Amino acid sequence: MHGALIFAGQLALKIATDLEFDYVHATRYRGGATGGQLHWLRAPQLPLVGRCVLLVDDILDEGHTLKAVREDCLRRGAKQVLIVTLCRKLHDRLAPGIESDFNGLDLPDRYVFGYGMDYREQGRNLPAIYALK
Ligand SMILES: O=P(O)(O)OC[C@H]1O[C@H](OP(=O)(O)OP(=O)(O)O)[C@H](O)[C@@H]1O
Repeated sequence: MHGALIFAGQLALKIATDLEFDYVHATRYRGGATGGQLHWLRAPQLPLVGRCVLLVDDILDEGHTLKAVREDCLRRGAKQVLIVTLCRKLHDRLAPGIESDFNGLDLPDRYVFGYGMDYREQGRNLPAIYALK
């Protein structure tokens, strides 16, 4: 979820209502190209009971990360969890029961980096999205 940093900051500037920031860090790629088990590095710190949560991430790929984070928010008592992603990959490996409520771009099934997303922890600061050959 490091990857959400740039998008989340830019999105926040467009939201006119009051909001509070929090972040979680759950990673299953850990700088690699293929996903594995989800590692929780930071849980949410704000109380979520009865609250509407806008869960912002850079990419919905196989969906395991956002599914687990959404379930965690609901377990903590969130009233509603909406998912917003900068991009999502089009393929048939999406975990059941997860989708973006709001999404910017649909991408082909390629390894992508830039605009927050990494290739071996590099390239997050590139100002556009690129795909490996
Ligand atoms: O839909 P999925 O297949 O679960 O993959 C999407 C997730 O993978 C990336 O995180 P990553 O595990 O690379 O952590 P990082 O952003 O901290 O590097 C990305 O930021 C999403 O959170």
